[in-house]
Amino acid sequence: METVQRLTDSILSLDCNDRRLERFENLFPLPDGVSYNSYYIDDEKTAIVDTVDSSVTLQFLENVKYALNGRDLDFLIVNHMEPDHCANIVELAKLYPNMKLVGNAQTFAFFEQFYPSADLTANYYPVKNGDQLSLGQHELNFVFAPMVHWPEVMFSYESTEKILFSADAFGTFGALNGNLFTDETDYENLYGDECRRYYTNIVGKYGPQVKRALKKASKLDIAMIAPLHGPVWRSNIDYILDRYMKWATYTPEKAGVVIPYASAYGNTASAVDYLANRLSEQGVKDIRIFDVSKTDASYIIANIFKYSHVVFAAPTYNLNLFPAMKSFLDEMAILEIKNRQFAVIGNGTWSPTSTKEMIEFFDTQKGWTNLGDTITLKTAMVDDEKAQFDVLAKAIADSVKATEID
Ligand SMILES: Cc1cc2nc3c(=O)[nH]c(=O)nc-3n(C[C@H](O)[C@H](O)[C@H](O)COP(=O)(O)O)c2cc1C
Repeated sequence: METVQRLTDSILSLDCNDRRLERFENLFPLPDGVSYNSYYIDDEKTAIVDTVDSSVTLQFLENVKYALNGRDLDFLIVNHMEPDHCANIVELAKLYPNMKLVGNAQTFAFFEQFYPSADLTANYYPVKNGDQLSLGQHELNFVFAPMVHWPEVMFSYESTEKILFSADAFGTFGALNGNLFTDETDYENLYGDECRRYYTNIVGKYGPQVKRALKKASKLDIAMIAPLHGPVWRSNIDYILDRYMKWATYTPEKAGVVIPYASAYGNTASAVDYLANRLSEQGVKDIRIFDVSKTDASYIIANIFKYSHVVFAAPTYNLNLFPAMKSFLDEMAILEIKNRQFAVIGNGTWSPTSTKEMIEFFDTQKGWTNLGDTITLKTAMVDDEKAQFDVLAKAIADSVKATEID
């Protein structure tokens, strides 16, 4: 059955939901599924903006057939060549051989790399940054947004109805639940955290490039943002633009403390809970503790983007940092997070090295300020070590309270 919804009188959403996929990009857990969005513009000329993942091809083609209602397809706009969006280009070309494939030079290069056996060169309709394409009433303006989050990405701004087709920007994990627009949903509870986890782990590394794209978007009169995943923004646009600016500049949303820790036998874990209790006594309200061996890194990273302070705690393992913490730090480093205050707690039973290794890691990171004396446990925390933890808790709490969040 078609699952088409109406954005405006002449623009339809061809969205398809996938609630079966375990991991997005084979990396990030999807407890609430994901939607692959595509949009149809019905005008003198017909156009579809992006296709969808191969997992939902049948649903997509049914939606396309319903939306076109017997008409031919004149243009397929390819804002993004990642396979969860471009996987049905060849399918559409088989059904609508006259369609023009609208993209930039990089788009076509990637198309030929992903689909070497398909020759659509005759369909190519190359555009440059700033080019326009008239469909009749609707006029598409192409705004290049390289590295948001791939090199070929472009936004398509439809100037008549003021809709920004924003590729992967402003999207979120989480399938649609019938509500097409964000203002039809309990957005903050349903998508708020997942939108952050999606941005921070997929786009998070490219803060400077996102800032450049936001600057271009700020010059547009935007009434609606139609992303490639999740619900469509038709109100509260400033809210999502502000969130993106915060994340792009690695500005904490809240003064609070995230404590990623590792622990083989519970001693480091117990010390972390002792510290968190002292932080709470010092008036710190937002404290989030994660076991890096248990919680997927993408959730912890999203919380580090959200909060201002981070305490890393981990034991030594065969004269190295505990492997799960090492992998977590390596994954976090890829995103080049900065503007955070941190502290380190190590542990070791005969020759502890974890404290030193975490400090050496942060010596390689820009924009991380070490808050207090590092602590190295010798297996189980003992009463004599309480004073060190109390001093550290006070230093962190004072810094949290002094943190200005606008
Ligand atoms: C397989 C293994 C190897 C370890 N290697 C070291 C080591 O090289 N140096 C050291 O000081 N402690 C070593 N430890 C002890 C841990 O660093 C730590 O003190 C112990 O796991 C207690 O902390 P936990 O209860 O938080 O895991 C090792 C522990 C395990 C399980």
